[in-house]
Amino acid sequence: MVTLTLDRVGVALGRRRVVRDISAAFAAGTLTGVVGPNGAGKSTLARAMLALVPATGAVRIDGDDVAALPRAGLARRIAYLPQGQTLHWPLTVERLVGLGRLPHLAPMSRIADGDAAAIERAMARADVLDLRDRIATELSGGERARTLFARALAVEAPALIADEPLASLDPGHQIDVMELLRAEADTGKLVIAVLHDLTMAARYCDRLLVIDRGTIVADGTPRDVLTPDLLRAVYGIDARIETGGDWPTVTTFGRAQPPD
Ligand SMILES: Nc1ncnc2c1ncn2[C@@H]1O[C@H](COP(=O)(O)OP(=O)(O)OP(=O)(O)O)[C@@H](O)[C@H]1O
Repeated sequence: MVTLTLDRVGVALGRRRVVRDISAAFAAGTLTGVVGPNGAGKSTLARAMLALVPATGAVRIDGDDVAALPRAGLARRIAYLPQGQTLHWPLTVERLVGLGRLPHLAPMSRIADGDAAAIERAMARADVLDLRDRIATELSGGERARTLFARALAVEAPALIADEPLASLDPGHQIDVMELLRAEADTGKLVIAVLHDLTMAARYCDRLLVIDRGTIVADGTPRDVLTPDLLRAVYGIDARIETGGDWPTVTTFGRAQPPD
């Protein structure tokens, strides 16, 4: 069973310390939502988990330092859906999703039957089978987001880090993607998703990690973590959290008023 551990991870970008001294452990079979305000350091933390930015401290997958692993080897172990990726090449959706199999291929080798099956599975799960022959650069924002999600699924890695996978998606496809992330975790994968929709995060995640100014300010189940006080302190908003239903729901009223 895959594990991911962060040991005092810090990241400086330019002169700014964007991630500060973060330690946490993530287990197989769990869906963790990483939430927090714009600029808090969520994406940078996700990138540090994939050794995509120089970091202090250590990130380990199954005990192996991610910074020391060969790139393809790490890519087979952690699939990554980056935030707001732009597409440059006019590939078909099927070819683009197929890029998710690259970490599995030897140099100059061709896609094998097993890879083709993984690509079909990923396209079906991300609901892009109908788009397979479309040119990816000509898709709508939501279609493109689902295609890129399919590419990450096609890796079939034991861990998945998705950075704002709901961006650009309509409400139905948001639910589809959250159900997929949940299903990935339920089949034993380690899943981490950077999310902004707190009710979606509360509904589907086992655990929420709240990041503010580069540090963890809360870590626990959605019911434990989401409180009006926390939302006021972290987001500067007044909100009500209903906890009577199957999952907590967050209603935002407006910007928090400063105390008299
Ligand atoms: N290359 C860079 N050089 C300097 N600062 C950077 C660089 N990239 C990002 N930052 C800063 O680091 C901070 C954290 O950025 P990051 O993208 O990790 O935040 P985030 O929590 O994912 O935000 P959002 O919710 O807006 O996506 C921000 O203040 C951002 O401006």
